Amino acid sequence: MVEILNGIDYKILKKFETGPFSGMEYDSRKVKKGDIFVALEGAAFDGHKFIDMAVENGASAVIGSKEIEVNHDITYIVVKNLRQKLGVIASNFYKWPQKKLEIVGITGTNGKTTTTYLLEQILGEDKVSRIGTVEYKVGNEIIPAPNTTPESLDLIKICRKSVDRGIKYLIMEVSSHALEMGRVEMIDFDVTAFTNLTPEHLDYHKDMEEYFSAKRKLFYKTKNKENTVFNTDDFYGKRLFDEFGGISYGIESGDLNASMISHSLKTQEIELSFKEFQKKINIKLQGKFNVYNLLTAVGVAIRLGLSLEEITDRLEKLESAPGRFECIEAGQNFMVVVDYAHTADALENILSALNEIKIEKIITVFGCGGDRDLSKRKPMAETAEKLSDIVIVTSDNPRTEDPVKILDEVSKGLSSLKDSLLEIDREKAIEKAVGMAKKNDIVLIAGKGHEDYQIIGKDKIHFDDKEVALKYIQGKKL
Ligand SMILES: CC(=O)N[C@H]1[C@@H](OP(=O)(O)OP(=O)(O)OC[C@H]2O[C@@H](n3ccc(=O)[nH]c3=O)[C@H](O)[C@@H]2O)O[C@H](CO)[C@@H](O)[C@@H]1O[C@H](C)C(=O)N[C@@H](C)C(=O)N[C@H](CCC(=O)O)C(=O)O
Ligand SMILES: Nc1ncnc2c1ncn2[C@@H]1O[C@H](COP(=O)(O)OP(=O)(O)OP(=O)(O)O)[C@@H](O)[C@H]1O
Ligand SMILES: N[C@H](CCC[C@H](N)C(=O)O)C(=O)O
Ligand SMILES: [Mg+2]
Repeated sequence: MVEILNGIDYKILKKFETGPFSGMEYDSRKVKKGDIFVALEGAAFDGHKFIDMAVENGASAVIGSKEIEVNHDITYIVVKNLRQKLGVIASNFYKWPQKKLEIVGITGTNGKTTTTYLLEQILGEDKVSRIGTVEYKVGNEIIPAPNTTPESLDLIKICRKSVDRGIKYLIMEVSSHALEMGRVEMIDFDVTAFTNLTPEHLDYHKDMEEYFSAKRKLFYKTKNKENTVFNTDDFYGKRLFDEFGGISYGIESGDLNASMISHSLKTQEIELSFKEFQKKINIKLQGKFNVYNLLTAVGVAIRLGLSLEEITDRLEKLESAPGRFECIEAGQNFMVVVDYAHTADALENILSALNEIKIEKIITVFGCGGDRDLSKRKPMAETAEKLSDIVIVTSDNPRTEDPVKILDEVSKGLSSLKDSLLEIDREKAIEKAVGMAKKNDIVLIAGKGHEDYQIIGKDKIHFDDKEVALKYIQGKKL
């Protein structure tokens, strides 16, 4: 057993002959016979309290961080700063699978999920494992995603499965939380990319500079500093490019550049250029922000060694990620778009794109998550009001906060309630928006995208914007 603790300090408090071990788990509820249970001290619970449960479920050894009495015939080993060491222990246990993969990390406030989906399509889906907000895809297996970036142990397990299934690339979103909490500590990235940085998660990071320095850590973890890709139209992206070099991209700037030629309701034409290479391309992705996402994916693909011809041949077919600029169509004469915009900048981007194609009115339904960054509530409302004709403020995962209080704080960003409604029940809000939509209007339902739940208190209740929108669109036609 001690082989898996190679390279770290540990103290054996209890020793029994056990093994071979079947796996490692840090959640007692998931422990199976023959596993090693890792007891972590968390924000809400102390994992040491679950040692009994883990042993009942079949754990044959426990690694913890506290020198405590363990009343079971199992091996118990203590490692200080255990969460930080978990990546090394997991890597030793699973035989360093990350070294056999080409690993791509995407960071930034908005566009990470979309970029991972675009890149996956460019590289070929059967060669890729994809990790992020929507799900973890490992070969053909889909694993639900509790976090955008998984805990180090889960990440190493995904690497192991990917290698065993003959996968070549691992594409992952790297959140600022994960970088701060050391979840990717044991990963050396082959290619990394930065999308943009705008206010978000300022409940967790003290200010923008701290948020930026968390994101910046990713680029120090890139094997070769040349293999970094930065949006230099973004203030923070430019700062990173000045520090790391690599590929710069943008619409206003960048070696890898796109100029916008024209757009219609469903497509846009762009001209892509990189050094001497130039090509006009018609893409099915909508919105200027998606041109940035496309550039991020292209920049990464170049650094992974694909030729520009190979890459550009695939761009016309690319589709966006689920719940991002997703049009809900049931033959109605107005447009309904479900989108994951949950920051002021994302709302600004999706609404600007919709304003470019709008004929009549834009009706926006949105809310702000509970137990999350309070400082984004007012700016989200200001943006929604500025770029919509009618705003309906509603609930979006109130969690343990009072939804009435959240709506009240959001509405502080509205200059008047003349063209706005407050409707706490998200289903009713969507019903109202669809009900008031006339020919050629656009209804934007923002904030939840792919999510198929609403978190109220500690309960997760099934709720899917797409399903609900469809129900009322179809009801309206009858
Ligand atoms: C505040 C925070 O980040 N918490 C993360 C942290 O949980 P924790 O260790 O503090 O959990 P805890 O509930 O106190 O439990 C402590 C330990 O007891 C264990 N336990 C608990 C109960 C039990 O019955 N048995 C048991 O063994 C737990 O498995 C855990 O090991 O470690 C867990 C494993 O990595 C994460 O899933 C969890 O993320 C929570 C769910 C979360 O909401 N995180 C957010 C803030 C987050 O990380 N977000 C980012 C970015 C989002 C984005 O922009 O897209 C992300 O990457 O997702
Ligand atoms: N490049 C971009 N710049 C600005 N806004 C964007 C960009 N790409 C997408 N958006 C907006 O942000 C929303 C979220 O996009 P996406 O899910 O791709 O981002 P993300 O970085 O993965 O977000 P999260 O941190 O929540 O996982 C989209 O629904 C869209 O409204
Ligand atoms: N991953 C982000 C997305 C939030 C999406 C929104 N629906 C909300 O619940 O606030 C977060 O956890 O802050
Ligand atoms: Mg994401």
